[in-house]
Amino acid sequence: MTILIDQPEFGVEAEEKISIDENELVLDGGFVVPEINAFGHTFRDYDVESERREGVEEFYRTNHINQTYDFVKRMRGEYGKLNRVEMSIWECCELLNNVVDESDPDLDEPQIEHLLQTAEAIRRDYPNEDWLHLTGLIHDLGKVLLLPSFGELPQWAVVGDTFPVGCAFNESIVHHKYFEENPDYNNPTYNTKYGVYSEGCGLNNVMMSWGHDDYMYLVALENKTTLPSAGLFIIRYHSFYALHRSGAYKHLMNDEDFENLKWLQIFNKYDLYSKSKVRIDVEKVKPYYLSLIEKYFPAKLRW
Ligand SMILES: O[C@H]1[C@H](O)[C@@H](O)[C@H](O)[C@@H](O)[C@H]1O
Ligand SMILES: [Fe+2]
Ligand SMILES: [Fe+2]
Repeated sequence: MTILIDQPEFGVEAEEKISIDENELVLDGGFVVPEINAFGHTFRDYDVESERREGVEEFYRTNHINQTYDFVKRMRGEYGKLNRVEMSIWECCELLNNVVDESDPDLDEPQIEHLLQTAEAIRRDYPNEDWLHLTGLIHDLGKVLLLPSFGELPQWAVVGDTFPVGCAFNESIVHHKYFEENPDYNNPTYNTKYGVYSEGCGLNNVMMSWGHDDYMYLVALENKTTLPSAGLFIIRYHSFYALHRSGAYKHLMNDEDFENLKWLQIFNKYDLYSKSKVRIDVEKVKPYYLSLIEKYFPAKLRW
């Protein structure tokens, strides 16, 4: 296998420079992980003094206090009905032009930039995995929950890292101390290692804190996407850093979860480190993504 990729500058036509062996399924590519983010700090540093630190910490305080087992159950029931909006995947991408994520120390650009930066970076390194390009494009679409026609949920119920509810909050979760004010923290049904779950029960049976990940997972699933299970897994758990970065909660995983986790870890590199100030030319890449949307989704989806 040979992969030759020039510096992965976004917006440059790198595809033509790639030569690959078609038989090789998984290519680990030329993506160079940058050492610093757009603000001059290391990525995901929640303690360093920066223009975003205070807002991000306040975000996690509210998030950790309010994400309870009962809250998640209510939201899943409510949003699982998918009776709010009817639109295509691309229409949803365009809506994200108006969304900025307050939980993110590494990015203050409109979200559509992040979607395209992620998808295009993956496309360079994994040219044959078109499902993974599309997963990159859509993984954060659930952030439309912030908009009025989707109920205008507060940021703490939409963005940020996610974690299981119904069992103990792992110490590796960002700003863990704020869970002390979460009512579940002192509830013996929910505050043990297994809580309401059992060994190897499968993440599919675990309730995750409510936000853009679980919502988009429900949207994709209920609208009968033909994306592979790894794509759905990435969508539902991409913010679950306690799992894919810190290795916590593995006792709840089943065999399929372990298989899919490998793809999630590949995906995460692009999701996190492609965040930058370099813009993608939307009109230029649009036809390619429209063709993928047509392949894996119905023309209109229920949201
Ligand atoms: O702040 C970010 C952002 O909200 C992302 O969309 C999410 O996937 C990350 O986990 C989180 O750290
Ligand atoms: Fe996300
Ligand atoms: Fe993302």
